[in-house]
Amino acid sequence: MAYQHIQIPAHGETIQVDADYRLHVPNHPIIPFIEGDGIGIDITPVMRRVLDAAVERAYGNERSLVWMEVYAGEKATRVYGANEWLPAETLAAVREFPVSIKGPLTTPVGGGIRSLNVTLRQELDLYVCLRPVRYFAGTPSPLREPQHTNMVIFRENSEDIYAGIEWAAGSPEVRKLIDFLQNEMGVTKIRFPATSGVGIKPVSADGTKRLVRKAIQYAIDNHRHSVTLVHKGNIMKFTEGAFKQWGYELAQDEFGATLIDGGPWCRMTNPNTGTDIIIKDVIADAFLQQILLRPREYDVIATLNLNGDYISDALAAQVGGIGMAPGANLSDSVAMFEATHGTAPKYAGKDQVNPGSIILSGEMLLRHLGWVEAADLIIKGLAGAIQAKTVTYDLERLLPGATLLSCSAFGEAMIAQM
Ligand SMILES: NC(=O)C1=CN([C@@H]2O[C@H](COP(=O)(O)OP(=O)(O)OC[C@H]3O[C@@H](n4cnc5c(N)ncnc54)[C@H](OP(=O)(O)O)[C@@H]3O)[C@@H](O)[C@H]2O)C=CC1
Ligand SMILES: O=C(O)CCC(=O)C(=O)O
Ligand SMILES: [Mg+2]
Repeated sequence: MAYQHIQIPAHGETIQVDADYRLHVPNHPIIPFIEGDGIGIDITPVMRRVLDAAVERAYGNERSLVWMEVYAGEKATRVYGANEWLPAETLAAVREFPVSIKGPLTTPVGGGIRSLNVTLRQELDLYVCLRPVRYFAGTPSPLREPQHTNMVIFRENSEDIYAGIEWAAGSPEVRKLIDFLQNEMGVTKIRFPATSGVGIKPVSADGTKRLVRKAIQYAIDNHRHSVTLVHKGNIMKFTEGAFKQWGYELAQDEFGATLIDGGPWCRMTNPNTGTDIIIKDVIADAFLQQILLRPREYDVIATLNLNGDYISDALAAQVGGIGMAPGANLSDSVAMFEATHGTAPKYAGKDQVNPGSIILSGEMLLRHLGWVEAADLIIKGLAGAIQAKTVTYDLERLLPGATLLSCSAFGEAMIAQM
């Protein structure tokens, strides 16, 4: 397709996805990137430089990533005009070139535009938010034994309270809705009906099952030992409680799991290794204290959208903070990798912050392409820079004897360690 502002690099090739959702990756794939607002300007160029270095070191001239800038957020309004926060051609480009990466995008609190991050996930039906959490030796952590935190979060990314179905207190819409609830649905429990805003939380069997299916398949493919459904089903019975129920049903119906001692926990056999995978569940508040006290008990996590948002920042803190936590948003055909932290506006343009989150998201991208040698070099580079105590401010302030590096210098330190 013809684009208005997006320049398709002449020497790049297109990644194809076949009918079975298998990727066919050429040697010089076009990779769209969104720079991101705030610190996007600092971290995204460093990510590109580090990934390019890893690919070159692994494959010489035989392979390269061919970067193609696409626009969202404040930069889109500068390129396309006021109020063009997410141009239609950005969505078209990340569909046509189906593996991309993005920096963080600003969302105002209270009013203004809705989250562009959430809109991208919804428009592209990126229903899995995959956030692995692992510890790199030497990273300062509030835990005594941070190495035991090794979890992979599958956060449902398309429904829950994030669907954006909400109305402001005092609006004609909310009055109509409250009137309907009170007069036609027999609702008596709205404490202050005249001054309430209302949000709706849709959670479906279809949405739950496609997410839990991916989580269990991940556990099979990666030899993990358990999948935990994290929910608040004691309070929200027909949304979070149903999530738990549908998750267990899927494990039994599609993966042959059987109940342990009458259930609800189940056990299934990994068809690749013959070992057990336990499917279990835990209520979200209890989970948040257990990940601090007994992180070894958790492995793959499948959870709803809001829980997954909280859990991913909490777990990131256990292994060194949100400057280091990577992520991916996935549909069956499109993959968009992203830094999991926000735009940290007070640091924007200062070349100060940790580029680790977006670089590790790039590492996931390389692995997604099957370029494991380059991905391994990224891990080696990051682990080496941390071991050498050459780190950005967020780690330096907690690490006695460390050398403080800028964002870009940290990228160079990683490259030197590859
Ligand atoms: N996926 C996305 O694009 C996301 C976007 N956002 C958006 O970002 C904006 C700002 O959100 P906010 O709540 O301030 O959260 P942020 O994640 O932007 O920042 C909170 C704090 O986290 C630390 N931090 C974040 N990134 C880094 C980094 N790369 N290196 C080191 N430290 C880091 C900083 O802590 P300290 O001050 O202690 O140094 C920072 O002040 C909002 O508009 C929000 O909606 C938020 C989350 C995700
Ligand atoms: O969209 C936003 O502004 C916040 C998103 C977020 O917190 C996340 O993706 O973890
Ligand atoms: Mg978040």
